[in-house]
Amino acid sequence: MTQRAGAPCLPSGIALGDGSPPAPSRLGWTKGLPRSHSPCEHIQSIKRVSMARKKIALVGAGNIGGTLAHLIGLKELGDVVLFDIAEGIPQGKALDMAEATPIEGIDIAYAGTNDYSAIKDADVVIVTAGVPRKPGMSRDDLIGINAKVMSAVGAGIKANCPDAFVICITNPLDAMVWVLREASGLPHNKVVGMAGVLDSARFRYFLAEEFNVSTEDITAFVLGGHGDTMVPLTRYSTVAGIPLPDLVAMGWTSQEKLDQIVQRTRDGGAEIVGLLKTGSAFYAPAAAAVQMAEAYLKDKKRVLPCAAWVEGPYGLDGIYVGVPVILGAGGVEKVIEITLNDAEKAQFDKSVDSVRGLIAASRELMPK
Ligand SMILES: NC(=O)c1ccc[n+]([C@@H]2O[C@H](COP(=O)([O-])OP(=O)(O)OC[C@H]3O[C@@H](n4cnc5c(N)ncnc54)[C@H](O)[C@@H]3O)[C@@H](O)[C@H]2O)c1
Ligand SMILES: O=C(O)C[C@H](O)C(=O)O
Repeated sequence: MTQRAGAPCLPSGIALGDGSPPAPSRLGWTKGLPRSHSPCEHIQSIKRVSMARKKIALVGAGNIGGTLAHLIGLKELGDVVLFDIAEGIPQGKALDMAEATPIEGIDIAYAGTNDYSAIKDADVVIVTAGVPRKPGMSRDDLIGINAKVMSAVGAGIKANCPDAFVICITNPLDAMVWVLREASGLPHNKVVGMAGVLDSARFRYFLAEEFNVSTEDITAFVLGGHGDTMVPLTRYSTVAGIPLPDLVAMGWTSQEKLDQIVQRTRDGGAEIVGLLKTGSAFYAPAAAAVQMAEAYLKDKKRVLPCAAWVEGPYGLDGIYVGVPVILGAGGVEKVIEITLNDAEKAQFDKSVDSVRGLIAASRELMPK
């Protein structure tokens, strides 16, 4: 179906009636063409495409993809291309958001597409393509569908933007990052998974509620795989620098209450799925991925928990799992190895084993 925004556009590569070739643009369409020559079969675009701005491709234009596009726009991080296999959805969301730009005073371009060529030369790709879970399902139940989706998305990235920084969100997270990296062939430091920032934010929020203090003053750490075995680390989580075990000793909370908060953090995704019934969380996941993208685009050197490739640290011989890393213009610039006590190490190892099993299962599902 042909859909168009205010500015005339044409998918790049299609010649004009007068025979002159269209000027290519980074978002995959051409500007300045008369309406009658502008079929825009795949791509919904708006005017003011810029070579100076960063290009951010969102593969998957569902709940998280749409929220990502909105947040990225509000922060003016770059021009946004929404890609999805569902026809009309990325185009419609892109046009809707483009129409909000005059109100918000935002100078970025939005495009929606069903054509991988539109993600060409993207600086950042955030992947949410696939299916979310429903009540009663575990994230691991999504592996059969989502591993195949990640294989296709990885091929699309390889063909169109092999220099991009790629953030995977699709579940089961750690294994899907692995599939995406394998299928795209990108360097390991340029492919990461978003989970730790979200899990830590949930932990921080629950702690702020318990202590009745600002979320800003709480730091929290969640390591391991993004599943039921994730490891919220109380020793490394603080209120204004005071570790949680000290706060228990100070009588701010009880060990029992802290244990409940840790468990609620582990169950944070399922709690939202149980409430929504038809899908999973999307506001906080999108905010978390935007924080990671911003760290890369602005070379912020943020220290964030991410599903990163770990080879050496923690005694691991090459696996994607949640660990603290430094994120900057080099992608994952360093994996930070923190000291774990015996109990924490046992939990982390259990989580790593669970991820290993999912990666082995994913390997079988990838096209040979
Ligand atoms: N890592 C995390 O912390 C975290 C948090 C929340 C959700 N998730 C996961 O993120 C994924 C997306 O969640 P959502 O709420 O946005 O789901 P959604 O159903 O709203 O959106 C997914 C989109 O992917 C599209 N899609 C399916 N197959 C595709 C393909 N081959 N190529 C391109 N697009 C394709 C669908 O058409 C849909 O629009 C799910 O797997 C969910 O479990 C992960
Ligand atoms: O729980 C889910 O299925 C989605 C996501 O992993 C989350 O933690 O919100």
